[in-house]
Amino acid sequence: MPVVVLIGPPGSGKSTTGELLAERLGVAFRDTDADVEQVAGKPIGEIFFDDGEEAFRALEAAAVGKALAEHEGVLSLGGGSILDAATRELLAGHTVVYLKVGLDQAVKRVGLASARPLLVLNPRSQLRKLMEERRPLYEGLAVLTVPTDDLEPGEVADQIRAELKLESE
Ligand SMILES: Nc1ncnc2c1ncn2[C@@H]1O[C@H](COP(=O)(O)OP(=O)(O)O)[C@@H](O)[C@H]1O
Ligand SMILES: O=C(O)C1=C[C@@H](OP(=O)(O)O)[C@@H](O)[C@H](O)C1
Ligand SMILES: [Mg+2]
Repeated sequence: MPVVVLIGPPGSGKSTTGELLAERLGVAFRDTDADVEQVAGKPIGEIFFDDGEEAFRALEAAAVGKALAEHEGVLSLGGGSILDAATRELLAGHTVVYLKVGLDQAVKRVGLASARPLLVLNPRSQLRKLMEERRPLYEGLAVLTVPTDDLEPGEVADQIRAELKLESE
């Protein structure tokens, strides 16, 4: 079972913070977006473009199920993976940490990162909509919520370690 599972909207820092946290804990890091890309043999942008969002979500649900079953380190999910009801059920009993981010910060951060197909057009209004829709789901799943707006990724990782009393391996 993963030590920690990170959830939250795009730009909350799941991938960046997750990798740092894993490094500090001395455990492996895994990101379900990377797993999906590996299974599909192409980047997420191409999966959305060629096959559509529904196909991406099916690959994502399978990747999350597999990673929850076999990964022992830090696991970062794609921001939309919690839209799937079966995935939410699987997450019960896991140490789920919600990285919270405000709209302004999220817009800034995704603007710096590589393209996310859902946010190519009007990133601000897309992000606002998906954050509003998903907030109750993120909140309902989390055993710990970390507001990240005023923290560097390393500080977020340290806060998770401290709050969950995680020891390095
Ligand atoms: N706490 C933070 N403070 C500032 N920038 C951050 C923070 N967390 C992540 N970032 C930056 O925001 C962008 C998106 O981060 P990423 O880890 O890919 O988020 P997610 O996986 O949640 O979508 C990256 O450029 C990353 O360096
Ligand atoms: O929120 C979403 O629906 C998505 C978030 C992305 O991952 P990040 O949350 O790591 O950006 C990626 O899975 C895909 O572009 C869809
Ligand atoms: Mg990510």
